[in-house]
Amino acid sequence: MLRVAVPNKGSLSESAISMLKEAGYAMRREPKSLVHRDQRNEVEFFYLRPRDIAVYVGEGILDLGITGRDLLGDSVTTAEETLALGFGRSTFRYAAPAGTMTRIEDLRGKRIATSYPNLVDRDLAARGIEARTVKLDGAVEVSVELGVADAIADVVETGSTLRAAGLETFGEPLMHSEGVLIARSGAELSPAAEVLGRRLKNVLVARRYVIMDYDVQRQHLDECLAVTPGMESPTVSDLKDPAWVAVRTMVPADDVNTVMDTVYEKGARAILVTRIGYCRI
Ligand SMILES: Nc1ncnc2c1ncn2[C@@H]1O[C@H](COP(=O)(O)OP(=O)(O)OP(=O)(O)O)[C@@H](O)[C@H]1O
Ligand SMILES: O=P(O)(O)OC[C@H]1O[C@H](OP(=O)(O)OP(=O)(O)O)[C@H](O)[C@@H]1O
Ligand SMILES: [Mg+2]
Repeated sequence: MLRVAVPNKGSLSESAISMLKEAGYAMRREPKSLVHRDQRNEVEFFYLRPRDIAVYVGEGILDLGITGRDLLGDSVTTAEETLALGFGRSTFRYAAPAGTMTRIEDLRGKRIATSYPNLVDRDLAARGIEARTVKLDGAVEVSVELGVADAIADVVETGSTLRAAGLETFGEPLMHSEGVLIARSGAELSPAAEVLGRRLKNVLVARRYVIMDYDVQRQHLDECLAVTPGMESPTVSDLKDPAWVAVRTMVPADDVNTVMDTVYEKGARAILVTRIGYCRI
């Protein structure tokens, strides 16, 4: 039976669970259960702390897991990202009291509070900067005011926690993070693991794309197809009126209104957009 780790709480948990549900897997019914067996799909789900998930997967105890890219980066295990899942997006950044630091080099010789010491130590080493990381479990933003550190390195989503603590980011982010599917590095995936990966990938496609249908006169077809090239090749069908054709194609959901305006201006009519419920691309 395939064994899969899912975040049991925190920012990634709800989105990971709803994505797996959308992919047809049965999730735990009790909010505190730590294990749930999906008999129909023959998958056993383990609800674990997101930080621990890379350890279980890297050790080969569990086959797949969902965690944060930043947590994977901080772990010292041999697990690797196999699919970016598009939720729980954040950046991982250095910050210090407003006006005190402007460049990452300013961290030289300073104390940096973080819950991600391996990620930070690796970044500093790559830059040739010697500094001391102070490992804290959370509420890292308040550590500078309390005097245990001079700067912090932490997850930034909206930036409101930083601002409330009088801190400002500086330098480029160490990482852009999001929820990711992970597997043991170099492991050969079982057919069931391949299926789970494919299902999640197609949940993303269904969320990110829509189906667009429109009619257009043959003389304007190429112009319209240039704007709606589809994923592989759009379907072009004859209509009863030989001067017209019908086009069916996939369009990124974010662009749908712009694309409709453009093909309309190029002569397309009867433009209809349909959401994708489920798919396998
Ligand atoms: N606003 C956010 N705050 C914290 N983590 C976030 C946020 N948005 C996304 N994440 C991601 O969630 C993961 C951290 O999850 P984790 O459950 O350890 O901490 P948490 O969401 O802060 O929960 P808690 O600290 O309450 O246990 C990281 O991959 C991080 O990038
Ligand atoms: O940029 P923002 O939108 O403000 O979000 C980022 C903050 O949220 C998280 O903290 P969390 O609430 O998980 O508390 P913690 O520090 O105890 O983990 C994270 O560690 C940052 O502090
Ligand atoms: Mg937290």
